[in-house]
Amino acid sequence: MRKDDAMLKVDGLRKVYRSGSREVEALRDLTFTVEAGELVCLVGPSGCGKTTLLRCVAGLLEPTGGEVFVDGGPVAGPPPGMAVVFQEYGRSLFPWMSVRDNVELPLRRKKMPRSRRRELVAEALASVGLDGTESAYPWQLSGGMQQRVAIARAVAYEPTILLMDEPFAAVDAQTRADLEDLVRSLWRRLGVTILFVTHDIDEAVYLGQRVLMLSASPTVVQDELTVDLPAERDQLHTRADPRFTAQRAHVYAQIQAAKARTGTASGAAGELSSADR
Ligand SMILES: Nc1ncnc2c1ncn2[C@@H]1O[C@H](COP(=O)(O)OP(=O)(O)OP(=O)(O)O)[C@@H](O)[C@H]1O
Repeated sequence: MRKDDAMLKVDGLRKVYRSGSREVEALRDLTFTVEAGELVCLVGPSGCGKTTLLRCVAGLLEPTGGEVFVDGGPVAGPPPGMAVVFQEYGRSLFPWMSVRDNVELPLRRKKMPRSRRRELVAEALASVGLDGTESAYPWQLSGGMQQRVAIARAVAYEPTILLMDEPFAAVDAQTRADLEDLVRSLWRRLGVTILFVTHDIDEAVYLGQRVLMLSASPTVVQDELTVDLPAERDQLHTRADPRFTAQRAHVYAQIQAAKARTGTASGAAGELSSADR
């Protein structure tokens, strides 16, 4: 990687879904970068294409236009140093495998001795507060614990870049707060680059060093905020900090403005008329 290369570079990304004669322009023209070691949150109205963007970045979906570069190289298929944590932990863990086997699974693709794999699994589970659960099955754990397993699996893989797609949308508020703090502490300890997608404005400002705001569909990066909060954050004090409330109000206003501009409160994707094509 050259020194001036960002860890993630999204350049003019466009995605149009086609099914039969129907075309939906989910992403119009997205350009942004994430530097190595940054924690960037991406926030936008429902249906604005956040998942589409992450799938393009993860090499799971082919863009219609533009390019994605990870660690200086163009993305064509899942990049080797990348791990992804999805929203639906229930579907991302295999119910017939123990916690240990679930966390170890991606490591089998890396050539390393079994003893090292076991070591990484144990360390990762300890880092998310789940030591002792190795032989349990996912369905024996609470939703929050299952999402911790999914995070441990990503951490054990030792990624250089971690994508998180609304990972806490399905857990209760208290668990969510704990998991947010877990992500920040892992990020600070491991120095990994994180792109965290959420529709929750408070979560984006609480977690991020920077917040990228997406417009409603068809989607562009509408605004960007460098978060002015101390690196040491905690749920009680940070959320009561006047800087926090001012910044969340700013992001909220931007997103409302984006929704008003397209006139779609629900943010339905742009159906293409023949004149647009
Ligand atoms: N496979 C597909 N075929 C056709 N249209 C699709 C497909 N996947 C997504 N879309 C459309 O593209 C738009 C963006 O969807 P996407 O799931 O990326 O949005 P999102 O911001 O992640 O949504 P949410 O916040 O509600 O989860 C939506 O309008 C959706 O209907």
